[in-house]
Amino acid sequence: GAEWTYSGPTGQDYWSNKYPYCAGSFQSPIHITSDLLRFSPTLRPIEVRNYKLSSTEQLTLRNDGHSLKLSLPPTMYVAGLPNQFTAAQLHFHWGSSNWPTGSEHLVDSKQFAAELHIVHYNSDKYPDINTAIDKSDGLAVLGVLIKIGDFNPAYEQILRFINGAKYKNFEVRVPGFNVRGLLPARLDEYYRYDGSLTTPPCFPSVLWTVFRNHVTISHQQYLALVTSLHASSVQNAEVTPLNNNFRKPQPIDSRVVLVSFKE
Ligand SMILES: NS(=O)(=O)c1c(F)c(F)c(S(=O)(=O)CCO)c(N[C@H]2CCc3ccccc32)c1F
Ligand SMILES: [Zn+2]
Repeated sequence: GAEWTYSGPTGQDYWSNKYPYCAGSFQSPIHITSDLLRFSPTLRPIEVRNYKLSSTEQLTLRNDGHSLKLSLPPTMYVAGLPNQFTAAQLHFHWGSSNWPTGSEHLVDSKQFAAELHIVHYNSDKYPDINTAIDKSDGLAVLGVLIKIGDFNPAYEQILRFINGAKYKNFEVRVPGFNVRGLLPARLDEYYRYDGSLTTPPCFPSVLWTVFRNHVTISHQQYLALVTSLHASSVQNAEVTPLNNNFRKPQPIDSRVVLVSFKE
């Protein structure tokens, strides 16, 4: 649709001019602060199924001008949620080389270097993600906070191909790998709240799960993520780096954030 950006005249403060939900309620991301938290004993560990992909599986890594996104096969799903949620794609949000904080969710005033989102749709109720995308029980996104630290071999399975997606609409084939390796070790500790897509059209259709524990990527891996991509197509004369692609925290309104852990 009509292009939107993260800054400038079509930036996030103007999204609602074309996408009214962006000014609505239940928006994401949010600033997760301790005063909002409520322990919920019914929150079971997240169970990911078929996340270990064979290297013969071919995935598409694409720069859509807003993010770097990887297609995922519909054999991957999440169990243990109110319905079965089938994987559609994963993508990233990040900062820039001189502003190494680009996560969307903040936890107790801490903004992380980047954030991974794995987008799933409610396959019990809807035939595909494009049908599910604007339904209140349509989507479930797993969020992983990323810190700069030790090298991460799982993230390298994606980053080693990033130069094939340098310009908007460029895509490159990526062999399957163990997507579980992108997640933290503990899937039983997470924040849970009702929210939205963090990009236009901002539909309030997402059951958010943000894991309590972060993962790390190395400084070199982070630099690859924040310096390799252009938001513009190869024909475009002006050079526009694709970075700082994170939405600011949105009003929490009367929402609470459920947590699956005690202390
Ligand atoms: N942060 S987030 O999880 O809310 C989120 C994004 F931040 C984001 F960038 C995308 S996108 O498709 O890569 C680009 C804009 O749609 C999607 N894509 C979703 C929404 C539209 C769509 C259609 C098919 C598959 C995935 C998605 C998204 F759910
Ligand atoms: Zn996202």
